Amino acid sequence: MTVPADAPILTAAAMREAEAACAAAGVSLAELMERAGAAVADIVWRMAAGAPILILCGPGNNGGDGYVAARLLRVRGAEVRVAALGEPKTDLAKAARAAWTGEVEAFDERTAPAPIVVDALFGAGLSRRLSDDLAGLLARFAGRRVVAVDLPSGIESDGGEAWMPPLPAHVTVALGALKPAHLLLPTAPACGRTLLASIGIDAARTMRTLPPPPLPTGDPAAHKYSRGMVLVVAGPMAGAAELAAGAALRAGAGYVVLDGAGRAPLSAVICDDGDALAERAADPRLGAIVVGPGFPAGEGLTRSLDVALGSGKPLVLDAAAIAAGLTALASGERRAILTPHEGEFARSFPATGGSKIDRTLAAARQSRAVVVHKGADTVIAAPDGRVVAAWPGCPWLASAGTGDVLAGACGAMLARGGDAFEAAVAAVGWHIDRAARIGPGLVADDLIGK
Ligand SMILES: NC(=O)C1=CN([C@@H]2O[C@H](COP(=O)(O)OP(=O)(O)OC[C@H]3O[C@@H](n4cnc5c(N)ncnc54)[C@H](O)[C@@H]3O)[C@@H](O)[C@H]2O)[C@@H](O)CC1
Ligand SMILES: [K+]
Repeated sequence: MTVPADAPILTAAAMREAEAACAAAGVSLAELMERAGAAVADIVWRMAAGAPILILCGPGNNGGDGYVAARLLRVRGAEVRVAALGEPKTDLAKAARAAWTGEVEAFDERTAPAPIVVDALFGAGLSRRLSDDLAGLLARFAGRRVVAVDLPSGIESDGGEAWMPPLPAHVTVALGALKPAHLLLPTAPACGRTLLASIGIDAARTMRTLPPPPLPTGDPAAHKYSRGMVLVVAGPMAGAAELAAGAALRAGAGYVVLDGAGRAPLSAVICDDGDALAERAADPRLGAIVVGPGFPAGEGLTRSLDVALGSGKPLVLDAAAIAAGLTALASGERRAILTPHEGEFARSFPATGGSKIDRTLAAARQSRAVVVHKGADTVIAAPDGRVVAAWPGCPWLASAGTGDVLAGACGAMLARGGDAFEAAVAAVGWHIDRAARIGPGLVADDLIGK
């Protein structure tokens, strides 16, 4: 399962706007459909490598793309059949159907399979769950090589509904931009490998997929404080803060202090016994404070958090510190990153609804902080509306302590100065990249090892 890096993501409504802007700029919708069909035909041609192809066409423009692809594949000499769910309903799809000179079979229980099945039944226009009958018809083709046009049919484009497609795809050709459903659970795995055919749509980049990790560049003039100084506040479960402190160093901080009964995870981490928190937090060289790893709610957390909030320094809040710090964050302006997993998110932002992207954006606006909503489908959102979706992450990160490592990495990136959203994006990218290099058997400690 892969998605293109740094690619635009559009909701169905934003897609319609982009499409209209394209039309206003002189590129007709028919031309867009021709380009979409051509992109699908190209991919299917290579995947089929001479094997017979069955294209399933729906009543809307998704079906229109299917008819265009069928025509272009036949011109190339491919063996193509088309099966349709009735006659096309949109003008564009009618025109695409008319240009296909081959036979159109009815799509029903008698439709014979082919080694390659192209699913052009429904895309962004799906408005309700597929009927059981239709789901049954599609499920008959499980086990074939399936290419989905725009989305596997049955998936709701914006990711707000957890409808699963009856026929998951091996390859999904996203048209114009990626859609939230390609990047969010539970639907993302059903898209298989998602490829983007940009077809000339000028998509806004406010929402995008995770960029590739930047190449490491050392500043020859840097010193340890200019690289970023991070203070990690330990709670009763000091191991979590130790992981965060080690991660801050490995992610590029120049100087890391672990405050409160901890053991240095690396010799280069400076350990304090906890009496000097206020003094450390006031250090003008300090670039970020991390509070929350291994620190359950209670008096101790409240005291430490008050010091951190009172310092005015950029903050990374994790675990119980998120809910505890929300009111203070929302009433001021500061660079801050919150790193909740789903349970912490639900407790801190119970009133949010919609897709994970919608909910994370609402949480960022409410808290006036960057929110890294963790999971296999991590979503990062900023109060100004920017979003990065980090699917598919790295499966080896699903183990204890990796969240503490991410909090430390956020601290390192934030302490460098600059935009908190870009810092969070860099930290998530670092985390996934490092995990992928280690691979199977990863434990959180490995992420801060050599
Ligand atoms: N947005 C763009 O820039 C472009 C979009 N194109 C294609 O257009 C698609 C969107 O087309 P449409 O808006 O026509 O929508 P779709 O083709 O996805 O589906 C709409 C049709 O399906 C019916 N329908 C919806 N849910 C149903 C259900 N559960 N059961 C049975 N019927 C159902 C609707 O009544 C309507 O007739 C995209 O996914 C893409 O494939 C491309 O042609 C190229 C450009
Ligand atoms: K489809």
